[in-house]
Amino acid sequence: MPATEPPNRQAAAAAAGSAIALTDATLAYGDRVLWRDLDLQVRPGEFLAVLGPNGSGKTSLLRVLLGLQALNSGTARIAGHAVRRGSRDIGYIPQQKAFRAGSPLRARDLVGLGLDGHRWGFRLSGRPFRKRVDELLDLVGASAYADVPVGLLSGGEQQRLRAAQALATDPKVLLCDEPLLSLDLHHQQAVSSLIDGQRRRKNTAVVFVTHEINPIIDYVDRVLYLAGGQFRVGTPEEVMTTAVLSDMYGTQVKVIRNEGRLVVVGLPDATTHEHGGHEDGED
Ligand SMILES: Nc1ncnc2c1ncn2[C@@H]1O[C@H](COP(=O)(O)OP(=O)(O)OP(=O)(O)O)[C@@H](O)[C@H]1O
Repeated sequence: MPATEPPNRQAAAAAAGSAIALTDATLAYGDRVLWRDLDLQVRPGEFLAVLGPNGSGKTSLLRVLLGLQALNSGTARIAGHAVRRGSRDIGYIPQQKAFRAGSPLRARDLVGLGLDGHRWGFRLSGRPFRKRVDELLDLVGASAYADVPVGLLSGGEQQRLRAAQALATDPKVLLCDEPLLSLDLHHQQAVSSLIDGQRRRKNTAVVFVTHEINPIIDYVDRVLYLAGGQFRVGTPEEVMTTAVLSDMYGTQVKVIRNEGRLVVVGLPDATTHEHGGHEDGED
């Protein structure tokens, strides 16, 4: 056996046990390259946060993993298989959109769709189906409004149902697109600790797109930061630094750690993102 394996063999070996494996992945719309030659392996049970400014390609990354968006080059695999639509290996919490006020769908119907909405695989019916829906409603603390039409529920209540729906098949990979948006602090904590509990109990790999890392900083293993057509992958301490982010944005930004919070100031689009951190002082 050679002392050092060729890079493609190393990549193949790393990809083999991964829940998610992107290899040399490039995504562009016309001339606009969102990311190029992205190599990323996410382990079973790992919690990956995806950060970056508006339009940097975070949702597009999820669409690639969902089999809804083709790469320009490279490969994307979930649990060892090429990505495809409708995979039972994936649970997906989409960006929040309120349900129509007049929707006749009840909370339990929405959760049930997570069990029988897939085109392939086994289906539960009758009593086992109802039992599993009840378990899922209980898991997200939604039993009290199980029979209420979803259009009458608050944004936070609806979001908990989406989480239950996404977890219905105990997926190997959970993709979350800003699942905390418009939730109050209490429900942010409830939904993020629910997701953390799932990956610990079931070894689910989590990809969590967010603008705000503070509510999940205790759970995050690694960050994928997308900006200016570039990407960085590493622990929050490795990626969320003045040097790394200034380099990515091509302008001086500052990462300030203060009382356990991490604030990024001077971003080009004049937004200020707050991110969680561990120590005081500029980094
Ligand atoms: N099908 C498409 N065709 C052309 N351009 C697209 C398509 N889908 C997305 N885009 C563009 O690609 C860029 C990245 O979009 P994407 O939704 O992935 O960004 P994002 O990082 O999730 O942004 P946000 O934080 O605003 O949600 C945007 O400028 C968007 O307009």
